[in-house]
Amino acid sequence: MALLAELLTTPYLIQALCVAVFVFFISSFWQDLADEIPYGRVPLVGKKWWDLSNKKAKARFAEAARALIAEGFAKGVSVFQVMATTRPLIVLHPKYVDEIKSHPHLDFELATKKVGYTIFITSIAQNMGTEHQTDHSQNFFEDRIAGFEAFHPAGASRVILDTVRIKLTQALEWTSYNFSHKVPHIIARLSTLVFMGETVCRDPAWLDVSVNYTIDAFLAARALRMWPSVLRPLVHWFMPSCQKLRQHFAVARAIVAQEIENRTLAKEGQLASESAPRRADALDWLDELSTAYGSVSDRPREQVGLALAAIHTTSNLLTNVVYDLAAYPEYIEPLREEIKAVLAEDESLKKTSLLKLKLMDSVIKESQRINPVSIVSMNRAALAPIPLSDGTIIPRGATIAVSAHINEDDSVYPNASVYDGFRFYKKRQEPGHEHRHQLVTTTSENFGFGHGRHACPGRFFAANETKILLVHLLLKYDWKFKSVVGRPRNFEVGTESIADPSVELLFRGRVPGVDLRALGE
Ligand code: HEM
Repeated sequence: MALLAELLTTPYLIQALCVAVFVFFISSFWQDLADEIPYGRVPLVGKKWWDLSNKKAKARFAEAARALIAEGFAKGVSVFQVMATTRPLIVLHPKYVDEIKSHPHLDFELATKKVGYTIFITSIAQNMGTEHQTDHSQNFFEDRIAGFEAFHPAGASRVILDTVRIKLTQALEWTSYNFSHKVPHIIARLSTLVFMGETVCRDPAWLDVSVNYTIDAFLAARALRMWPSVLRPLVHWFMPSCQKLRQHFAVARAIVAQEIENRTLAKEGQLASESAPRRADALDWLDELSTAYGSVSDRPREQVGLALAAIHTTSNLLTNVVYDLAAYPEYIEPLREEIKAVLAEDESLKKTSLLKLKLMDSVIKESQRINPVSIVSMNRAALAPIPLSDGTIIPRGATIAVSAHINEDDSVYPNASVYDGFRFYKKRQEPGHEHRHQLVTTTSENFGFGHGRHACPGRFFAANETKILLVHLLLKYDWKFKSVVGRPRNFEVGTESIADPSVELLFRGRVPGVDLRALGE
């Protein structure tokens, strides 16, 4: 005590503290600067040697990443770097996919952290409570959210019907509709049915969080980037964008806590349970997972994490398919005929029925090939120097991604620039290729869902959800563009590719031509 009192009175303490804070600030600023320094031995594209700062190069990346990547490969190199949103990104040619797909020193989680400042904006794995447990999360998704069961019971059909009806028109006259704005709400509702059950999937407050958390998280990350990393732990408390995220979390916490409490009360017989027994959902599965692995997890975070991973990605895929079918309506009748044939054979829409919708599978995959969610995939951070087979070394700490321009390669996809809804359908007819060209199959030539160790575990679910909605849309509606001619170009920000949100479609109800009881009506 006496020593402490003496220390507190000495003038050197203040000086020492000032020096420590100064050194801390300088080293942190230095770290920020160092993070932005391009790697010495990797060709740099998009930054002129006389540019002192990275500002212009970053702006170019945000506006024209596709052109920048094409410029890199046009130089005849297979590995180069561009100045991406936050730091240099090493872009690899797709020929390296098999070398890196499951490399133990290439980390997915760290890559998302490095680009997203997820320390204040929770990342998928943090949310899922599965950080450093990728294999467990893969098992969780593959075993449990395999994609259909929770859609199956009558209750679920009701939700699907309500959702499609409420959100789209019932009018038989053409009605103008901005599909891309509405679709996240449709997907949020259906996904929540599988993630948290019937009650929460109807809760507008939860649906608002599910849809808007992702958008607000991206805005907050962008705003946070304006600050040096050392100040972020402080400034985020005062930034409106980060405050908004905390509000989302407060709402999420309250809703999830209430649902957990209701379930506990129902189990103890203190709450009148619903007439039909409740089906297990992701809330139950994640409970089991943490019991099995003895981990403590944060349910609201996990649920927000699921929404983050699932909703806008699936919405974007479905919107792309809807735009493609408006642009190439010749696929619509064959798709309807396929649905009718499968329903006639199966009498109702079963999980196995979805597997039989092979033309639909091919159409969705073709939409994803031409407009993947990102023009690069397999974002990873190198935990150690990674030597590639041709002698190139990925430096330790670097973030990398594989260019998805293979999707446009005529030698892999003949007439690659042409939308061919039958492309993968035909490939699947070739002996031995039945599974290789399925929507959910990832390969070194087709990695819209990533590939290898971190390939999207939610793809089975996303594929089934997209197919179920397309069955309803195709049977019950006609649609066309209101004023666009041809296929509206996707909107690209950096490497992200988003179906043009300004497109208006015209929808009108149609006579389905099948007995809708097959869909649970
Ligand atoms: C069309 C919809 C979707 C697309 C295009 C998509 C795409 C992707 C991609 C490209 C990755 C990174 C893969 C890699 O780097 O190798 C990924 C990872 C992931 N996705 Fe999806 N995704 C979709 C839907 C979903 C859904 C519905 C869920 C949840 C139910 C989900 C959960 C995840 C998770 C948890 C990861 C991280 C995997 C890991 O840490 O290893 N995704 N997704």
